[in-house]
Amino acid sequence: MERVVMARRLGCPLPSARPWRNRRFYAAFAQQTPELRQWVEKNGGYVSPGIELTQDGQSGLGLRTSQWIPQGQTVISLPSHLPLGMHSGETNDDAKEIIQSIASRVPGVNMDTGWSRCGRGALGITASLQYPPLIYQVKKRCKVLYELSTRDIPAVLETCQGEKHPFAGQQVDGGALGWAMSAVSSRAFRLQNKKSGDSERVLLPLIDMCNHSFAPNARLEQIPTADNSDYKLQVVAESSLESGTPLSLNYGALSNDLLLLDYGFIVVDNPYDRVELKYDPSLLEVACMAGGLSSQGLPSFASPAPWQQALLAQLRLQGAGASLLVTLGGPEIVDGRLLAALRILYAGEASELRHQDLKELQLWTPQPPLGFVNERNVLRTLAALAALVLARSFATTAEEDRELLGTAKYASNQQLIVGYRLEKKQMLLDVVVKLKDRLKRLKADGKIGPIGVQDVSARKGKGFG
Ligand SMILES: C[S@@+](CC[C@H](N)C(=O)[O-])C[C@H]1O[C@@H](n2cnc3c(N)ncnc32)[C@H](O)[C@@H]1O
Repeated sequence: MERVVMARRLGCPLPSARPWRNRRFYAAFAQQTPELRQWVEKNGGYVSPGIELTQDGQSGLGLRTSQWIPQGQTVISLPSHLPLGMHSGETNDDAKEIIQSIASRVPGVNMDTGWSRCGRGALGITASLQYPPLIYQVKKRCKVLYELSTRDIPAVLETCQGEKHPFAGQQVDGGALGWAMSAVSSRAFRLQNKKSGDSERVLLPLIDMCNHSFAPNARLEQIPTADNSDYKLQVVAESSLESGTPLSLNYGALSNDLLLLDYGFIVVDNPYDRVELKYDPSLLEVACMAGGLSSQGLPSFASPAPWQQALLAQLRLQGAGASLLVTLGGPEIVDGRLLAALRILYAGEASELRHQDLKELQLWTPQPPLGFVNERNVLRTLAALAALVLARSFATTAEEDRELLGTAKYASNQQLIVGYRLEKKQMLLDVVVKLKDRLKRLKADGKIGPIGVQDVSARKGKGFG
C-alpha cells in the first residue's frame, strides 16, 4: 500500500479566477452527486452511500459524510483506468504527441516549479504581496506563461491541421493556458506509474473534490493488486466520522507560498510557513547588536577565524558552491544551517567543537550543545534577526493589515493577499516569541552569567572538547 500525495507544483488560480466561486454554480454542481456517483460506479469504481458533494464555505465544493462512517472504511475507490494523466485518454496519437510536445516545454511539468494565475491584472496585485520571494515567483511564472502562449505553443500548433489539432482548431491564449494549468495544479495527485516506476501527475475524479486540512480525517491510498500488475486508489476514513463532517485530505507540508501559488488559498497559523532570507554576515552583525549583545569579545561575523570559515563552508554558507538561502519559521523555527552557523560563530575556539557533530549543531537539543552562554547569544541574535526581517521586509504593519482586512471594500483577491502577508508577519512574530521562550527556559536553569567579555571566558571554562 502506498500513500499518494497531492501533486501541487503546477499552479492554481487566485479565487476570482475560479468560475465555480459563484454560489449558484456551487449549488447547481453540488446537486450533481448522483450523476458523479453513477459515472464512477459505471466505470468500475465505488462510492460509499455515506458521502455526498456539498458546498463547503470558503473552500468551494467539497465532500462530506451524510451518515456515520467508521474508522478505516473505504469511502471512494477508483480502478486504475479512471485517473487521467498525460498517458491516458482516448486522444488520437497525433494529438497526443503534440500535447506531449507542448507539455515538454512547460517548466511546471518537467522542472517541478509552480504556477499561479498570471493573466491580466495578476501583476497589478502582485506588489501587494509585499514579500519579495513570492513576488519573484509570480513574475517568473507570468513570464513563462507569456512565452508559452505567444511563442512556444503557436509554433507547435502552426503545423497542426484538422484531426491533428489537439484543441479542435482553437487558439490557446495566456488566459486559457493559465486556467488549464491552474485547474490541473490545484487538482492533480502524484502517483507512481506501475510500469515505468516514474512519478506522474494525474487527475482523480471525485477524489479531487476533497479539500485540504493539515489534520485530515481521510487518507488516499494506492493499493496494488496481489500480482502487482495493477492498482486501485481509495480514500479511507482516518477516524470515525459523524454525519455532516467535511472529508479532508492533507495536500502535503506546504507553506502558504505554495498553497497560494498552486491552490489559491492560505492556511492561518500554517505550521509549515516560512520566510526566506539570504545568509548575510552584516545582517547578523546588526542582529547581534539589536539583540543587546556587546560587540566586545564577540565574533566578527564578516571575517570569522579560518576554522570557523571551514565549518561554514561545510554548511555551504561560505565558499564555492555556497547556497545562502536560509529560512525562519516552519516546525524547526530556524533553518538548521543558520542555527549551526551562529553556534559556530559564537564559539570562542575550535576546541569547543572538537567533539561536536555538525549535524547536531543544526538541531534544537534539550541541552545547548556549546553551553548556555553560546546558546543565549545565539537565541538573542536569532530573535533580533526575526524582528529585523519583520521590520525591513514589509511595507505595512500587521496592525495596518488587520485594519485593511476589516474594511468591506476589499475584493476577495485583495483579502487573500493581505491575509497572506499578515500571516507572514504573524509567523515572524511567533518565531520571536518561540525564541524568547526558549531563552527564558534557558535562563530558568540559572546558569547564564552577565553578557560581555565575561561570557567568553565563562564559555571557555565550560570544558567542551
Ligand atoms: C482538489 S480541489 C478541492 C475541491 C474544490 N474545493 C472544488 O470546489 O472543486 C482544491 C481546491 O479547493 C480549494 N480548497 C481546498 N482546501 C481548501 C482549504 N482548506 N481552504 C480553502 N480552499 C481550499 C482551493 O480552491 C483548491 O485550489
